[in-house]
Formats: sequence, structure tokens, C-alpha cells
Amino acid sequence: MTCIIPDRSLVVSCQALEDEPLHGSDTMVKMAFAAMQGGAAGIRANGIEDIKAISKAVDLPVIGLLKKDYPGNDIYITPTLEDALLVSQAGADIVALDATDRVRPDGRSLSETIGILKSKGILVMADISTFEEGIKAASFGVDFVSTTLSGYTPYSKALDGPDLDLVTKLANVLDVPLVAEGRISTPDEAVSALNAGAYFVVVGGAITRPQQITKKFTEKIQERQAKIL
Ligand SMILES: CC(=O)N[C@H](C=O)[C@@H](O)[C@H](O)[C@H](O)COP(=O)(O)O
Repeated sequence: MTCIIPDRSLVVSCQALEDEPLHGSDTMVKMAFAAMQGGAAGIRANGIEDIKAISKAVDLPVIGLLKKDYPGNDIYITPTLEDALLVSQAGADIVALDATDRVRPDGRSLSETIGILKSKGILVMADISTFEEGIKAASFGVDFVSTTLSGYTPYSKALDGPDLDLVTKLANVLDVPLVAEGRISTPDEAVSALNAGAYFVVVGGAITRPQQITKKFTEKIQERQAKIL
């Protein structure tokens, strides 16, 4: 399969929600530029404005998503077909969507949603949380399966680091590229995910969320203080 994102490469997720200090398309474009200068092969971006701005300004493939809350529903990554179409129209080269085994807010099944997107020639990344969800999403014809939501559904295990077990198991059986995403904090963890069979890795907070990076330092320093006292 020809892929617009090279094998064994790094995609940087440049996202800042409204309540985060770096929120805003100007900042996210700068983050994406910085990622490109560092050698990233692609960008993952959230929200119509950020997707438009980044895909216009940065010459890298963009994996787009739309984080949106629907009252009474837990799905928040590109929850509906309409959201997915908006992401595609905004200029995303690949549309990432929640592909967990949960009821979608628009009442469409996952297979129907994927089927419609594929009939329009849209590349789809399935964000899953378990092995079974990965197998199911692949059978519905997605182009990529990503471990994005492992640890973020009530029925998946929340680990401190990346879910390398899930990466290994899915990479072994899937015919479509398996993407390792979620809690990859160091270059060594990224390499471990590639060694486990990931086609490419997506790294977010460890590169683009300075408040998260700072917290790692302050926590270590506090731990040291606690040992001394
Ligand atoms: C669970 C969820 O909502 N993940 C989101 C998906 O787009 C982003 O907030 C993450 O930053 C992205 O998946 C990369 O992961 P990490 O920031 O851990 O490297």
C-alpha cells in the first residue's frame, strides 16, 4: 500500500484546547513548523481552524480530527459523520475518528460512517482502545488503526506509558498500518513502539504541551524534596 506518511517516521500532534495556554491557530502553526524543522513526517491537528491554518502553511500531511462534546455521549474525537466531513473539507489528508465500540451521537454505526467516508475517497484513521476494536475497525476498511484511545475508555487499561502490548498484538495481525499513539514521552519509547511493529508513531504532549513537560520536572523536584525532608 502506498502511504502518504513514510514508514517508521514521527508524526507530531499539535493540539491545544481552549483551556490550554497555547490555544490558537497561530501558535499551532508555529508548533507544526517547529516539528517540521525537527524532522517530523506529519502533523496531527484538532479543530477546523487549526487544520485549515496548518495545512495551508506547513508542507506536511495533516491528520485532522475534531474534538467535540455531545451531551450524554462519551465519544469526543470526530464523533459524527458530519464532523468527519468537515475535517476533510478543512484540508486534512487523513481523518482521525473515534472507532471504539460505543454508540455514536448521530446514531450511525461505525461501519456505516467509515463506509461513507471511504466512498468519498477519504483516508481514515481509526482511534481505538482495545485489540478487538482494532480488528473490527480494520475489517470496516480504514486506512490506519491507531492506539490513541487505549487507557481513555472505561474498559481499557490506563498505563503510565505507551500501550506496547497492544501495538505488538495489533501490528502482528493487521494488514493496514498500525500507528502507536498515546503517552509516548521519550525518543526511546518511540523507538520501542516502532520495534513493536508500529508503522509510525504519533507524539503529542511530550513535544507540544509545555505545561505537561514542565510538570514532569516539577514533580521530580518535589519527589526529591520529599526524600530529603
Ligand atoms: C486521548 C486523546 O484525547 N488523545 C488526543 C488525540 O488526538 C490528543 O489529546 C493526544 O495529545 C494525542 O493522542 C497524542 O497523545 P500524547 O499527547 O499522549 O502523546
